[in-house]
Amino acid sequence: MSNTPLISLQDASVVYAAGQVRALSHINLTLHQGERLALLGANGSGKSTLLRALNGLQALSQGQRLVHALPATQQPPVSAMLFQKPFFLSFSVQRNLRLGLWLRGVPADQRAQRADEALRRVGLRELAQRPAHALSGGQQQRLALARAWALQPDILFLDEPTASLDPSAKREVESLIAEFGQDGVSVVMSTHNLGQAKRLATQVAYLEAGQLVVQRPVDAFFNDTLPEAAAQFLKGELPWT
Ligand SMILES: Nc1ncnc2c1ncn2[C@@H]1O[C@H](COP(=O)(O)OP(=O)(O)OP(=O)(O)O)[C@@H](O)[C@H]1O
Repeated sequence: MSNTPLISLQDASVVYAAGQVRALSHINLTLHQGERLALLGANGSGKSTLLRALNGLQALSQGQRLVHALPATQQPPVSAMLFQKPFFLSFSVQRNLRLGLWLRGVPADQRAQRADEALRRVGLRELAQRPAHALSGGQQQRLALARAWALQPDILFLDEPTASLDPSAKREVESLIAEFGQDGVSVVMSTHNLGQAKRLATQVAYLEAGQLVVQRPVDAFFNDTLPEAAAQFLKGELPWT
């Protein structure tokens, strides 16, 4: 892990419904290179909004989002995002992957090889010609990870990536996310699963009603004394699975 910042939010707030809903309130947060940040909090606490704000998909109502250049390339970090339910077009697995690369401007002569390599990486090479919609939920999430991996991202954003998967598919997807991390990809993920945060994250942030209550390294988050709201949340979410 490094101290190199990739993305920062400064005093960031987001309101919806013409100001009726305050989803994020004065957030200060920096994602560093190599960090894996888990966002925890109850339903409606603002995790998805924060994820999208960090990724630049959600405009801020107040405050700033800063994107820092990577020291090695002086380019902004490349990001990819995964949702709870991935979206694919009615094409084959392989064509969906190549399309994803085309959309992100990857040159034509690199698409086939990158798609092939990504499918191998997630164990879906044999299913390359199958319609993407015919895959199981777990396979679709692995395909979504392949699509992300093929982009060679610096940051992977994950919005409850295993929420709709059975335990065995969840394990498979988790181990692929862990591999991203081992490759040095920074990760931001929202999850309701404390065990998953413990297994995958290096940092944990707890949100309540749009406020960032506490952010700690993963060991400190789960072992040290936390602000009351976060401690109550942890107690309420047991047992961890
Ligand atoms: N497009 C929208 N319009 C109005 N309100 C919204 C919109 N999106 C989210 N909200 C509200 O903003 C707040 C934060 O929502 P968000 O989805 O970020 O929370 P979350 O922690 O990800 O929730 P969950 O765990 O249920 O997915 C909630 O009160 C939600 O109802």
